[in-house]
Amino acid sequence: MATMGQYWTNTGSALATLMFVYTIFKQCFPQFGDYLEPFFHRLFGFFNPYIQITFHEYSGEHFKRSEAYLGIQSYLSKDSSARAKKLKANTTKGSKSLVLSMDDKEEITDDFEGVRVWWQSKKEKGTRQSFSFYPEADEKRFYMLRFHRRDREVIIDRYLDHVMREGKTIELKNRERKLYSNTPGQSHGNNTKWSHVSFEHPATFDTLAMEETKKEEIKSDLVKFSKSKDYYKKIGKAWKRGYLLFGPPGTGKSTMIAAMANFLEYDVYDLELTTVKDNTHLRRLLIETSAKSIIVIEDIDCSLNLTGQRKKKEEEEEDGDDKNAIEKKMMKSEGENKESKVTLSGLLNFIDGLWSACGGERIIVFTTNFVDKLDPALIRKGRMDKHIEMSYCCFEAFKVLAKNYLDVEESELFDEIKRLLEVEEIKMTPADVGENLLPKSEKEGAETCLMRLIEALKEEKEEAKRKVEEDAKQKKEEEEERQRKREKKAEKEAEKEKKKKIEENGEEEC
Ligand SMILES: Nc1ncnc2c1ncn2[C@@H]1O[C@H](COP(=O)(O)OP(=O)(O)OP(=O)(O)O)[C@@H](O)[C@H]1O
Ligand SMILES: [Mg+2]
Repeated sequence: MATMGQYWTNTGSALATLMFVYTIFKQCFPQFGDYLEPFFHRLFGFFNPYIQITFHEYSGEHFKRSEAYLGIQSYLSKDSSARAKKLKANTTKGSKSLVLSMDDKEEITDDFEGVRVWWQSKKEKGTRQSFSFYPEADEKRFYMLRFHRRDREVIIDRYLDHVMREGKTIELKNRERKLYSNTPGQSHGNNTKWSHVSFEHPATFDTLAMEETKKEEIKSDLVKFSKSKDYYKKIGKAWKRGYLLFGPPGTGKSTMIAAMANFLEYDVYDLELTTVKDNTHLRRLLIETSAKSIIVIEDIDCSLNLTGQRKKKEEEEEDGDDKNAIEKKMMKSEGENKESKVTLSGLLNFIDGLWSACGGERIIVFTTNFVDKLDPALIRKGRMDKHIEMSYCCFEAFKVLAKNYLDVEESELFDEIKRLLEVEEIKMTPADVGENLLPKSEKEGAETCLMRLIEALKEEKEEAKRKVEEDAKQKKEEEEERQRKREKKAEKEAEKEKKKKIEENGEEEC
C-alpha cells in the first residue's frame, strides 16, 4: 500500500507543473486571469481529492497549548509508539508518565469505520525575524490530518469526536492524580482554598481486608456509577453519588476511600469543615472541585454543630463509653470551629443543592464512628445513597491481611485464628490485626507473627471479659449508690415528717 507521502510526491509534481503553467499563462495573458481562476481551482481540486485539516499546538490564547492538539497527541500516542519509527518523549504538565508521540515529519495511518486517514506531525518556522537563543521556541508545531473528500462526512461528523473522546480518556489515565485539602495555610482573605499534593496512597480493593462479596458489590456500584452519565441525565439527576462509611476506628474507612479513588482513578478532595467560614465559602469550595473526584468529609459526627440539638438530647440519655467519646470529640470540634458558621442546611445544599450539579461525576463520602448520632436528614438515601458498615476483622478479612503482610495463604495456625474470630467472636479491628502481623525484625517469620496475633486475640478475649465484669461491677456499684441515695432520701423524708408531727402536736397541746 502506497503511503500518503508517496501519493503526495506524485500528486505534488503534477500540481507543481499545473501551477507553473497557470503562472506563465497569467503573466502572458493578464486580461484572462480573472476568468480562468475558477477553472484552475477546479482543476487543482480534480488532481487533489484529499482534504487536510491542521491542528496547531498554540491557538493564540495566553500561550496555552491547544486542547485539540493535546487530545490528538494523546490519541496518537498509542498508535505512534507501536508504529512510528521516530518518536519524541515528552513530559506533559500533570502527567504521571512520559508521553510518546511521533517525531516531526513522521506519518501514521488510522482506520475508522472502514475509512483510512493519514496523520502527520509537522513544524514550520515562525515569522519572527529577531534573534532567539531558543530557536525551537520560534517553531510552530501542528498535526495535519488528511483524508479523501468522499469521507468528509464520516470524518467531520464522527471521527474527530472519536479522536477527542479517546484522547481525553488516555489523558485522564496518564494524568497524575491529586489529593486536595482546604488547609488554613492556603487562604484567600478569610477563606481557605484548595491546595494539593500528588495522590499516592497505595490502597486498592485487593489489599482491603473485607468480605469478597461486599467488595465486589461496592466495586460494581462504582463502575455502574462511573458509566452512567447518560442514565443520570435521563432520570434528571445530577451525576453524583453519596457514600456513608461507618464503623469503629481502625476498621478501614479512610483506606476504603483511597481504594475507591485508585479504582476509579479519581482525585480526592479532603474537606475539613472546621476551617470553612460559612455556607458561601463552602459553596465556593464545591464549585472549585473538578469532575472525576471524591469529596471526603471525615468524622462528620464531630464536624461542626451539625447534629446539634438532636445530639444534646440523646447524649443525656446516653451511657457508658460512647457518651464520653462523643463528648470528647464534640468538645474538641467546638474548640476548633468557633469561627465556622456552616449550618446543616448549608451542608445539605452542598450535597444536593443546585450547585452540586456543576461539574458532575463526583462521589461524596462521609465517614463516622457513630452513625446513630447523625441527623437523619444528612444521611437519608438520595443524599448518602450507599451506607457501608466497616466492621471488626472477620476470618475472610484476616486472610487478605495475612496475604498482604506475610504472603501467606495457608497455615496450620489459620484454624485457631478462625476459631477465635468466628466461634469465640473476638472483636479486633483490621488495624490491630495488621499491627500484629507486621514483622518487627528481619528475623521474624510468618509463623511468629501469626502466633503473636493468636496471643493478642486471646488477650483481647480476656480484656473483653474483664471489661464486661468491670462494667457489671460498676453498674452494680452505681445501682447500690442510687439505692443508698434513695434510702437516705427516704430517711430524711421520714425525719421531716416526724418533726412536722411533733410540731403539730406541740401546737395542739398549747
Ligand atoms: N479493612 C482494612 N483493610 C486493610 N487495612 C486496614 C483495614 N482497616 C484498617 N487497616 C489498616 O489500619 C490503618 C488504619 O485504618 P484507617 O485509617 O483506614 O481506619 P479508619 O476506619 O479510617 O479509622 P478512624 O475512624 O480512626 O479514622 C490503615 O493504615 C490500614 O493499614
Ligand atoms: Mg479514618
